Formats: sequence, structure tokens, C-alpha cells
Amino acid sequence: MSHGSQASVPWSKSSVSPPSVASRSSGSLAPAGAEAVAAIKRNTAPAKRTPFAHRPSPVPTIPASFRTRSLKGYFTNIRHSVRRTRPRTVRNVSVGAAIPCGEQERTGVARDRRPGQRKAKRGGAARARAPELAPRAPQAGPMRSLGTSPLLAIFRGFTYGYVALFAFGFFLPFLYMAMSFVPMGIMDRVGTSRSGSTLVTLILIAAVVTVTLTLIEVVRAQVLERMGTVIDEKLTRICFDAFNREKRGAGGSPAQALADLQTVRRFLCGPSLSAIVDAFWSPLFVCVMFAISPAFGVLILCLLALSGAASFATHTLVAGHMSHAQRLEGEANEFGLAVSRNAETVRVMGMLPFLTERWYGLHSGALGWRAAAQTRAGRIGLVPRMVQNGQMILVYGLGGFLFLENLIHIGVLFVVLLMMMRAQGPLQHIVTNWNSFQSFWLATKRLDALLRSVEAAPRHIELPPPRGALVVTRLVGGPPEIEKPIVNDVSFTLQPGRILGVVGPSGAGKSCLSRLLVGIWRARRGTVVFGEQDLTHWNPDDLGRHIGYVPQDVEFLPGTVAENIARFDPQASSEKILEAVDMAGIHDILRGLPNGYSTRLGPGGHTLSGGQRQRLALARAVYGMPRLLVLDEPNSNLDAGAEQLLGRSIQAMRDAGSAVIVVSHRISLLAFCDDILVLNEGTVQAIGGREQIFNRLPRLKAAPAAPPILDLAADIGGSRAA
Ligand SMILES: Nc1ncnc2c1ncn2[C@@H]1O[C@H](COP(=O)(O)OP(=O)(O)OP(=O)(O)O)[C@@H](O)[C@H]1O
Repeated sequence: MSHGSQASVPWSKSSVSPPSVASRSSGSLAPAGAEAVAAIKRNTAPAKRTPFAHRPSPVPTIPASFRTRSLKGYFTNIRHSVRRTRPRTVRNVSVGAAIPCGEQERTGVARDRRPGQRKAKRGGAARARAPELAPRAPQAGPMRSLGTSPLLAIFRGFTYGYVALFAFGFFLPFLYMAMSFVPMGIMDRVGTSRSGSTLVTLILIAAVVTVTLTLIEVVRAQVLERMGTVIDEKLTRICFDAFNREKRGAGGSPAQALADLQTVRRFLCGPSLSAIVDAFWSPLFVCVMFAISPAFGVLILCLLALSGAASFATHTLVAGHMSHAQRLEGEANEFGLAVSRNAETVRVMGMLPFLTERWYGLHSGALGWRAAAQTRAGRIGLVPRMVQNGQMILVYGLGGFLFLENLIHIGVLFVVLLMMMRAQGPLQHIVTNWNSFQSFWLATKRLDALLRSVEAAPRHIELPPPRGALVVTRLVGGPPEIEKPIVNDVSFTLQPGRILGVVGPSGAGKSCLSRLLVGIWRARRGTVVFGEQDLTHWNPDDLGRHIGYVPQDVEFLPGTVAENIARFDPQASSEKILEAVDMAGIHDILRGLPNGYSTRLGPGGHTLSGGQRQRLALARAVYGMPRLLVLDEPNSNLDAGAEQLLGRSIQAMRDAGSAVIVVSHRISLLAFCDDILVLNEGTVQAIGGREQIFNRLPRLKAAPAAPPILDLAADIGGSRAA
């Protein structure tokens, strides 16, 4: 049986003829694909819109007024400061990082391009020369120099906004003071003169002050909220993008980066910042108290010192307990998530009781440390709390004594109480929320490290589409987290229009080699040159469009089948998606899905079988007809018929001029390969043409040219038909 014959698999759900991959090379769609295109076009309105394109749900977007003038005068400052900072921020933060912010900076750096946008001129000198890399000045180490901190550069954009907040903070104390004098006036003037008009005047003054205070507080909260939104908008995509690229020493996870961003945003735009601003004016209230009577001044200073010392002692003495608790909480959460991920296996093998105990051990450990911390903090805070609860008595007692000594007027006590609250309030907030200040500082350090790592990334110039061989020279590499390289001294050249099969025993390093070839890991030594350019010269997003990759463990992202095939490209055309489907020969799978191309995948979506996942992953890999296709065990879950389709797909890709690498344990797939590389313990044991290797290695030679199971399947089909 020839390889080109169609596979008929009697037990498959639909006996759809595999698409005619031969017609692909002529540029026309295969019949099945053409039908589907026609069907899609019939059901599509407006005509220009692709049915696969992501349709955004009507979620509220950031109001334009957040970036434009909405509250005249004050907001003008913020808007100007943001606009003035934008170029600097872009230069500092996102150069070379290929951040998909949609802004094409004029830095000469290759940015994300939408499909359809033209690349630089093909061929010529650009192709022949190695690209000029313009490395940035190294900026290792988090928060090494505040002056060069990219995060600070972003915050600097809000200088005027923060100055305005500070100015608000200047007026507020006077308004609070004015408020505090009103009850004193009522007691003093109205009490002695019994004048109704004086009372009305004082109440009117109080009303005006109250309205002004409330307005200022509301405006201040709104200003902070809007600044927070702008900070978020400027940083969210950078953080998400940077963390999902290489982890350049920043540590953590994407979720951590976004959580850090939330922490920074909440701090800078929440009550903590207002407390800092207000705290600047606390000395003014203390001075007023000193002016009323030095005794009150000393009292407030003593109270402040006591509460500060208690908070410092609490934070210092429970820090160890809290860090133990947090570590165990993290471990318990991770363990719990791992158990949930493997819930079926856990249940079926009766592991749940043991795992519950293990998880509870971690969880109760965390609880224990927290309880110990709380007990200790409670003991330390006992005296300050008592003093705080009794401070009114202290003020009244001291005030009564001073009144008896004729040193103060009794009505002054209202002023003193209010001044005390205002002086203590912000400082109290800072000390009681010291944890949020610490979290802010740590989150800032991590974000700064992340942004510096983005800055330190090499710049990439736009390269023409790769044409030419994949040349691997003395490649050494492996997982970055382990010191010893897995792949050692591997060299080979793969011309376009060839299929290389990589075989070897389990653990030989085949998957590691695949990862190095597609650029997931960087080579420690040696080079991988693709289309006359070293892989490291490419902007990863540009390179990705020329590479198709099917990993060993296939995962799909939350989205429709079509979106997953189109790699979530919002500009994907129906034709391109169908071309990929056609090339991978998965029409039968699509017909079996509840909503065809619109079936949702990922968590909560439709569950595909292992074989279906691999075939769909192949469609995603061949989307856009990449020049290099690397398939890591793409047939491990396939039946013989599907394996035949896979073989035909890779041959079609080869015929279209792609270089194809197939890692496989199954010898049957090697029949479709032109060359074979045998890997063992990370090194090349043999490499050459298929027949040559078959002749050298008896076990491979024993493999038939076509898988026998296919004949068997055909026989079964034939006997059934008869
Ligand atoms: N991320 C990683 N971290 C640490 N070690 C790894 C990592 N990935 C692979 N290894 C190690 O590298 C070696 C080669 O693994 P690799 O997955 O490349 O083997 P393979 O030839 O693909 O095996 P198989 O055919 O079983 O998939 C193994 O010993 C494995 O433990």
C-alpha cells in the first residue's frame, strides 16, 4: 500500500475522506475545505467579518475621560503629566520586548506586527548579513539605582497628580481645624450670650466647611482612582507579556506579576497614599496642640511614640511567625491545586484520605503559626491598646487639671480632641497597615526587576521570512533550571523540503532537542541557524509565525476551536484557518464537535480525546504554513488511520517547502521521513538518509515501509463491507 492512499478507519466516528493535500500545492482548497468556506460565508454577516474572529463581549471599557480632560484644571495636570511621560516610559520599559501594546514606537525596534502588515524587504543584504544587535546597557539587580528604575519612570509621570494630592492635603487640615472650632464657639459664645443668630452663623459655617471637606475628599478619591487606572493600563500588558516570555531572573509567575501590579495600584491609589499625604500635615496639628498648651503637645507626642514603638515591636517580633505561615499557606495551596488537577486519578486509586491528611498538615501548620503570631501581637499591643482606649480620659483629665489651673478655656477640649484624632489618624493608619507598606515595597521591587529584565532584552531588527536550511552546529543545551546540559554537541543540516525523523530511547533528549530547535530554550553553546539567521537574532513573535510546534503534552487555551487553530490571531481569515484544517486533515473531528469551529475548548469547554488533541494541535502548528515544523511525538495517541493522515500532512508540508522534524517512538512514522537522526544520551548516534539508517540499524530496518495495522484496518473494513 502506498503512503498516498487514503486511510479508511472503520471504527472512526465519521468516514470522511481525508482532504486532498495534493490540491494544496496548487493553491486551491480541497473540496471539503471549499464546502466549509462556502458554508461559513453563507452564514456570515457582514461579509468582511471572519466567523472565527473573537467577538468581544460588551464589557465596560476604560472611559475616555480617564485619559482626557474631565475635571478641568486639576485633571489637566494629570493628563499632561501622563502624556509627557509616555515617550520616556515607552523607551524605558518596552523597547525590544515586543510588547503587544499595539503602539508602534519609532525606535527602530521590531514590534508586534499584525498579519498582513508588510515586513522589511525580503532577501538581499538583510538576509545575507547577520542582523545588527544593539544590546542595552546591562541593568542587573532590582532597584539597584532608583534614578534608572523603569517603574519610577512611570510613577514620575504622575508627579503633578501627586503634587495636587499634596495640595489637597494642605487645605484639609485647615478645614478640619475650622470644624473643630465650631463646637467650641457654640459652647463659648452661644452658651454665654444665648444668641440665636450666633448659633445660626456657626451652623452655617460648619455646613460650608462640611460640604467643602466632603467635595475635596470625593475629588481626591476620584483622582486617585483614575491615576490607578492609568497606571494599570500602562503596566498590565507589559507585565503579562514579560512574564510569559523568558523568566529572566525575575522569578514568580504571571499571576504573581499581575498580583504585584494590583498591590502597587491599590497602594498608590488607595487610603495608604492618602494617609502618607495626610501624615505630612500631622506635625501641624501637633504644633496647634503645643500652642494650646505644651502639656497637650507632650501628651500627643507620648501617645504617638507609644503606638509607633508597639507597632514596630509587633512587626519585628511576629515577622518570623508570619513568614512561616505564608510559606506553609503557599505550599498548602499548591498541593491543593495539584490534587484538584489530578482529582480523577486520586479518587480512583483511593489516595484522597492520605492526600487530605498531607494537605491538612500543611494547612494546620500555617494556622498554628498565624495563631502564634496573633497571640504574640496581642500581648505586645495590650498596653498601647489600653492607652488608646483611655486617651479621651487622659485628654479630659489633663484638660480639667489645666482648666482648674486657669491655663485653658474648657471649650478648647473639643479642639484638642479633634486635633488629636487628626494628628494620630494617618500615622495610626500607617502603623496598623504596615503589612500593606511592606507588600507594596516587595511588589515594587519585583516589578522593577521584571521591567529591568525587559529592558535588558536584546533589541531585534525586522528580518525577512526565513529561506534556507536549518543549520544546527555543535548544539549544547537543556532546561535552564538544571546545570548539566541534556543535549550535547548535536550538529546537522536540514534543507527546506525535507523531513527529518528523530528517534532514540526514552530520556535520550529528543524533547529537549525539539525545545532548543524552536527557541524555547537558548543554546548554551553552539548555534541554531534558521533561514541564515541565528535563532537568537529573531524577535520571538516574528519567529513564531514561521514555526509550527506540537509539544508532547498538548494544551489548548480557553477559546473556540477556530481561535485556537488561528493562534488567537484576531485578523485570521477563514481561508487560512480552513487551509490549516485541510492540511492537518481534521474535518472529521470538526464535524463531530457540538458547535464545529465555534466549540469552546479549555477549562469548562469541550473535552477532546488525546488523539483529537494531537490532530488539532497539528492544525494549529501548520496554520500560516510555517517554514519549520517541529512535532514532538505527534502520533503517540493516534490510531493507524490518523497516523497515515499525519504522515500525509507532513509530506504535504514538505512539498510546500517547509523543513519538518518529527520526534517519534513509533517506527511506522519513520516511513514518511527522508532523513533519520538517532539520538542517545543527548548525542547523535547516527544520521543520514532513511534507507542508509535502516541499513545500519537492524531494528529500524525491520520496520516495514507502511504500517501493517493499516492493512489490517483495511481488511476489517473490506470484510465488513462484504
Ligand atoms: N524541564 C526539565 N527539567 C529538568 N530535567 C528535564 C526537563 N526536561 C527534561 N529533563 C530531563 O532531560 C532528559 C531528557 O528528557 P527528554 O524529555 O528530552 O527525553 P525524550 O528523549 O524526549 O524522552 P521520551 O521519549 O520519553 O519523551 C530526562 O532525563 C529528563 O529528566
